[in-house]
Amino acid sequence: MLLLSHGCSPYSSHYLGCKKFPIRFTHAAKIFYRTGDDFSFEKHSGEVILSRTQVFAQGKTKAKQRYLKRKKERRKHKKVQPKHGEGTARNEIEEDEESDLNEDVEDKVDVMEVDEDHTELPMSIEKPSKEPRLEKRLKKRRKLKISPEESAGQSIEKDEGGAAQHEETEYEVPEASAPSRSLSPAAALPSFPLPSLPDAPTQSALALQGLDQALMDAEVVDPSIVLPISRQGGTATGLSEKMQKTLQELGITELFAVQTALLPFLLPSDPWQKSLYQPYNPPRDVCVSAPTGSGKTLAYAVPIVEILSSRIVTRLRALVVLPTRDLVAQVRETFEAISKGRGLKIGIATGQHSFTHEQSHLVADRTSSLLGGSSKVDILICTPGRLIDHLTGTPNFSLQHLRFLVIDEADRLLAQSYQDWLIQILAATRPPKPSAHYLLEDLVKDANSLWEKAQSRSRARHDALNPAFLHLLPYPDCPSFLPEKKEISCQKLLFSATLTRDPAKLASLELRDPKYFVVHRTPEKGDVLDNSVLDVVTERFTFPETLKEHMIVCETAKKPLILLHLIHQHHIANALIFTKSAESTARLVQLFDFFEQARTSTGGGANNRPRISVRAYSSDLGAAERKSILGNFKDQEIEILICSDLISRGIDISHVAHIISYDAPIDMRKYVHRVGRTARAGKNGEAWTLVEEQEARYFKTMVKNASHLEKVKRERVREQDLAAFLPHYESALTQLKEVYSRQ
Ligand SMILES: Nc1ncnc2c1ncn2[C@@H]1O[C@H](COP(=O)(O)OP(=O)(O)OP(=O)(O)O)[C@@H](O)[C@H]1O
Repeated sequence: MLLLSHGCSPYSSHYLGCKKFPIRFTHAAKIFYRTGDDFSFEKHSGEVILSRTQVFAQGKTKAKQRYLKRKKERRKHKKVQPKHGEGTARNEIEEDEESDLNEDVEDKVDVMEVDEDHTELPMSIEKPSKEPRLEKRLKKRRKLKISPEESAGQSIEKDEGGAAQHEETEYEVPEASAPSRSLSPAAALPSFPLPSLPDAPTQSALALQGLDQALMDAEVVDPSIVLPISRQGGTATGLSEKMQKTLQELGITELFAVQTALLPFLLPSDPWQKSLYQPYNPPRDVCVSAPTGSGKTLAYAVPIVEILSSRIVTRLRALVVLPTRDLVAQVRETFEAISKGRGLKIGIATGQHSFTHEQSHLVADRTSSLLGGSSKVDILICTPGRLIDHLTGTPNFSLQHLRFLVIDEADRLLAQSYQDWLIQILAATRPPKPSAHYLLEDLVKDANSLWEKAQSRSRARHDALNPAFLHLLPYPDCPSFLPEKKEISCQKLLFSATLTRDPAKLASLELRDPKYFVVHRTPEKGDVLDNSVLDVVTERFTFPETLKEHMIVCETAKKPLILLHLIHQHHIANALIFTKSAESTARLVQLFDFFEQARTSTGGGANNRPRISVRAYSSDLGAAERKSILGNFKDQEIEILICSDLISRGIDISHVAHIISYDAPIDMRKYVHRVGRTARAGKNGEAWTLVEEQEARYFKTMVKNASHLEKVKRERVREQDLAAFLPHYESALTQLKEVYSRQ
């Protein structure tokens, strides 16, 4: 129930000044109000609009209560003294009226006091003279809506003590609304939910963002799968009898996982799909991610040899691009081994020989202008730089006949932008746009003149052209009404143990409907992620199963001594030791030599091992020297090769049993390729990484991010283990200092 009056309401302090303000009532509310000259009420659909009015709590004011109490007492008193004279009675009445009047005055004073207490408008009906000033202030007040709930809360807060108690009993307040706070204009503003940050996307969701759909749909191959090469039938592998025989002669009796997946794809049973040219049904491009030493070279070399063996005329039909000369030489050996007796001609271009020498080996006719080019080789294996040299500087060197373009160690090569090699190669495989177009009507109208025109266009002798290049011939095109477009038949094959996932780099390859093969370990129990593609894109690479990995955290100053201890303690031979640069390779080799000299001169030192043969292998050496050193190492005449990262990729030396990273690799890809020089083709191998104390945190994090930390066992070297090597080491160090101080 709500009583409207003026002066004592808890709301008066806030709303008294409002010229008009609405109060919304619930259906249960009752309103008692008093009107005066200055008050008016309007009722609109459940709202009462008050003009210059206060809201009062129902019930009597304190002054009124006091007045009524006294009046009651006076009446009681009269009853107790009934025998009074007339005058007395009249006096009593006068006194009573006077008292009433006083009480009224008191009431007004009381009202003013309440208002002053609330530092609000001291509105008094008895003091109309103040009205104009008050009205001005009232106009400034905002028009506000209040609900009965708010009224209730307000009244309780404002009337302290007994008054508050009184209000509580008299005022019908819904219980739920009782705790509402004092209402201020700011509180009446609409409130909005606080902004909150959206949930961060997961790491895997981010990794998969923007990926090529073809990569998402990759075919995942279990690395443990093998397929026997049977000489009977040969349907399972799609290999010809000749190829099966050759492979078996090479000691290859079964196909490795990557080969089992790739061979049927590149050598379909349908003979039409094996043809050299497929202008109306061009083959799909292929991207392969498979661990180091898993047999990727044979996975592309075998199908290339099988398909090209059907050729009649020599044309450059397969181009294999590799990052280093050493790899070119290695892949050439593989091609030569498997193409024996097939009549295929294999060439290389690395810059190892003079340009003219290479030209004479690659192109048959360098004097005539031949639209179809002139090639002496069917398969060319090259580095990108030298390839561009021939593209731009060798007459009749043409890539128009290419059936296969292989980019091995693709991530490394795509990171190189030497002379925009990739753009130039791709442009050379595409036919140029026709310069003129002959219509059928023209042909019918003036066949003779057209023929003369065509004759005059080019007098160049042509060699056989790729079907997609036929418009270059000096004859009019026969208009075709068939919707098909002739496509080039060049199939791109990309390989790496750490294949790039960079969409921009993949886009630059202009892949045609690419098919991805990912040779990836099957998830083990407890693996958080069971997504091979995700593992590839997040650089959780697969390592050879037969590889054991160790790390030794050590002080920088003790690193050379720990290396020497490691080699002698574990009888390490047939090892590659990787350093961070050619310069540190040279220094370490010298220190090693001085140490071995000191050790063997005193009878073998810690063990009786004869002097270890160590050689450096880095870009500081000439090509011929490098070739000779690598040959000696392969022949096991050199036990340990200390090298830069020049041979960290692709090099296949089957007897390498240990890899030592003397300088820890700074990225996971480098680590994968280094350790991948051992444990190849199912053989056992061990990898050791010497990590300086200040690098330990970074290295561990790097390996951990690749979900590989548990595979790398930490080894500890005790001081007493080093003691036996210390005298020889210090002697070697002194000699090394002397050498460097002389330089
Ligand atoms: N099916 C096979 N059976 C036996 N040995 C094989 C087979 N396939 C390949 N190899 C041998 O495995 C070794 C590694 O092969 P390859 O060099 O092709 O590995 P890769 O996958 O290219 O490694 P990387 O990524 O390090 O270049 C080679 O010596 C090769 O002869």
